[in-house]
Amino acid sequence: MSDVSIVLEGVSKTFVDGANRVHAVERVDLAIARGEFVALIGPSGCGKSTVLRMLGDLESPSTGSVTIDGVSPGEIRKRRQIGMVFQEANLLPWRSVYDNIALPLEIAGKSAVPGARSIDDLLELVGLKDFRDALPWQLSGGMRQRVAIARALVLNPKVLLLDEPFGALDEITRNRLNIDLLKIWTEVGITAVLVTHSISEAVLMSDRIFVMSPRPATITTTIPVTLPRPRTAQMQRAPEFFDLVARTGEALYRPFETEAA
Ligand SMILES: Nc1ncnc2c1ncn2[C@@H]1O[C@H](COP(=O)(O)OP(=O)(O)OP(=O)(O)O)[C@@H](O)[C@H]1O
Repeated sequence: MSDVSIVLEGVSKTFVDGANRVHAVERVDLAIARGEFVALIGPSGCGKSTVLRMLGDLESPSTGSVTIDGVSPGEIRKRRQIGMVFQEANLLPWRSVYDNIALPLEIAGKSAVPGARSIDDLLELVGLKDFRDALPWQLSGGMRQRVAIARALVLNPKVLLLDEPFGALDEITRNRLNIDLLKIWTEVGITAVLVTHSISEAVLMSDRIFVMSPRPATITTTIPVTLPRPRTAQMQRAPEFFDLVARTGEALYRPFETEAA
């Protein structure tokens, strides 16, 4: 299937540290289409980030297989086709916004990548054209995350992995950035995987939501988000939105309610 980008088959992960074993992920099967935006949501500590880290080749599965465009995450990372954004922007404090975005190019020893946008285009895309020469301390938290997004896109990746990228920001900024991220995603046309704790964020952003169980994480429910695109902030007040939030919440809280019953 040529329109499939990411495939996980029977993926489990157990961390072993001496006598300690943490069974984090249990038999996850997933297929994500090229250009799709999906969210992984689950209780704290269930293993969401571990799944994302396996996609980014920062961890490897104990069993099962992960492929991106038919090859391993390691191969995709070697080709520098994965962009990642974390909760912390991790910018180099002595480098300007422009130079922070340029860093992956420098590390790759390239001045440009075929098909990639120029840094000036990326600055425009993330709304930081006027902050090209600013240093990280001169930016708000939201602006720093915008830089991190531009930096993640500078090598023209095939996949964008987002681990709670706006989790440390206030709700108004987060909402604004989410809408802007959707515009960027639409314009770039990239496959995006978002790890989030926020049900409403998952609904606002995604084509599909994968609800995960408490650890060891497995996917208990897949919720297709039928809201039209482009998504807007106003949609968050529509009955369909509330309905999707309720359905996702029900799937998320079900294991705890069963436990308490
Ligand atoms: N490198 C590691 N070594 C040992 N245990 C680990 C490692 N990385 C993660 N874990 C454990 O695996 C489990 C899942 O962690 P993970 O970070 O994937 O959860 P999460 O769902 O993303 O959590 P949160 O929502 O709180 O960020 C946790 O119990 C964590 O302590």
